[in-house]
Amino acid sequence: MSAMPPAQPASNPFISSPTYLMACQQLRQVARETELDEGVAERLMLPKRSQIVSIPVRMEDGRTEVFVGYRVQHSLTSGASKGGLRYAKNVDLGEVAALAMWMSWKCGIMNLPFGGAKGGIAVDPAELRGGEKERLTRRFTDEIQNIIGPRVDVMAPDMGTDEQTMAWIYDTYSMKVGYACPEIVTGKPVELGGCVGRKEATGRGVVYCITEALNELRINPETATAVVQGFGNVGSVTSEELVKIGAKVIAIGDRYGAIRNDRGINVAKLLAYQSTNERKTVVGFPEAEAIPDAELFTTPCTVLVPAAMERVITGENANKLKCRVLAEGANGPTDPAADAILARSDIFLIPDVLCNAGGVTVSYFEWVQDLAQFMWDEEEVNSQLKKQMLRAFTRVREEAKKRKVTNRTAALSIGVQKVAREKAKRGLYP
Ligand SMILES: NC(=O)C1=CN([C@@H]2O[C@H](COP(=O)(O)OP(=O)(O)OC[C@H]3O[C@@H](n4cnc5c(N)ncnc54)[C@H](OP(=O)(O)O)[C@@H]3O)[C@@H](O)[C@H]2O)C=CC1
Ligand SMILES: O=C(O)CCC(=O)C(=O)O
Repeated sequence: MSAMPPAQPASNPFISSPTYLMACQQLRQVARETELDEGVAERLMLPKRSQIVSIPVRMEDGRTEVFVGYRVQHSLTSGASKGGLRYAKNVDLGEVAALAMWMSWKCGIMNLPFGGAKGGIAVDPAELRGGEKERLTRRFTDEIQNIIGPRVDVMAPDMGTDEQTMAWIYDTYSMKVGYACPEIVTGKPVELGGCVGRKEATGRGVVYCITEALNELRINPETATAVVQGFGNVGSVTSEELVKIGAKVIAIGDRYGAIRNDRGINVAKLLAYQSTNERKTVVGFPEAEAIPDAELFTTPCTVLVPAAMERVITGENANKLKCRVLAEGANGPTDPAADAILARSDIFLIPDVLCNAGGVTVSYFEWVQDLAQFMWDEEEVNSQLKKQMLRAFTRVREEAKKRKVTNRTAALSIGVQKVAREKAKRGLYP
């Protein structure tokens, strides 16, 4: 598959991002296969609106540093737009646009009344000191205040952000409007109207999908081994949940390196080790050996879970994977060249827009609870999450079998078609 940009590339400000091109390429393929109206497909390549802001921040040493922040709302057709906020050194407009587009398909697959959005600030959060992260977050919230709102666009955590970041956004927004408005963000601390189980929801959803895939392949989870890239929110919870179903996590990596223990890594001990060392890394864990980063993806295992960044499985390494199930905890970890290789292999792919959809699903539960001012207990949250994930998984598998397409094509088709159907019903203005 060659890279296929959307029409009118000259006026497209997202086009320099390979991640955006990848999202467009996926959409083109699905549009062709589902005979989607050309005009609708072109519109869906371009987000509805995007805002770029400069964020001056007073640093701990007294200097003022100016950061660049983005919020991209891909679609508001199905309701408020929804999606995480990412703090990462190299994040740019095109990457955020791609992530926003994927959020639209994800919300479509999960049948949530949201469109897709994403935000980002180009900053390495590990380099922020003292109150810098709080000041950055509050100023960003101020700067995008005109395009967010509980019925307009609702943020949540993503890479480099967490519950505390959401608490600052909630507080900053509430001060502006003059009343407590917890429904402005999801993934907040439970004490501030957050939902029990939201922090764990993405990883739990990943493991519900893995369990279904193993079941279909007739593999007993207790005989399964797993390799996980990323040990942040998604990677660590996925690892813990894998252990709960009886699987053995044999290798884990983060940005500093990777570790391996074929007898199984003690995930609880690794979490304790990670929280106490200065760089908050898995590297140096005494009960595992260091391995080169690239070896993570070539380690023989039952389940491979990329849970860090985009485009790490490519045309270069896809044919070296030695897993039976590839469960995409991260957004966009597999590029189209790798997809073409995987489609010819016997690897069972659980595509990102399905696999990591547990997070936005419980974010939806949180938003509903905040609007209704009636909170659910954890049992209710987890049983609803499981029900929704299994329903979506089954639907994707049925579509894949019926149309003899890959799980990625099936999942994307379901998401894209839902948005397109709603667009068609609402009609074109004027
Ligand atoms: N949080 C959520 O609810 C959801 C997240 N996702 C997706 O999951 C992925 C991970 O997000 P999340 O867990 O929230 O983010 P976190 O910031 O909590 O964790 C990110 C992890 O990725 C690691 N990482 C960063 N850079 C590299 C690198 N160059 N090589 C290897 N590992 C690296 C980080 O390592 P280190 O700590 O050393 O920096 C960290 O372990 C992202 O793609 C995100 O979009 C998808 C759905 C929902
Ligand atoms: O919980 C949310 O609203 C969005 C989570 C997210 O950013 C994602 O699914 O990629």
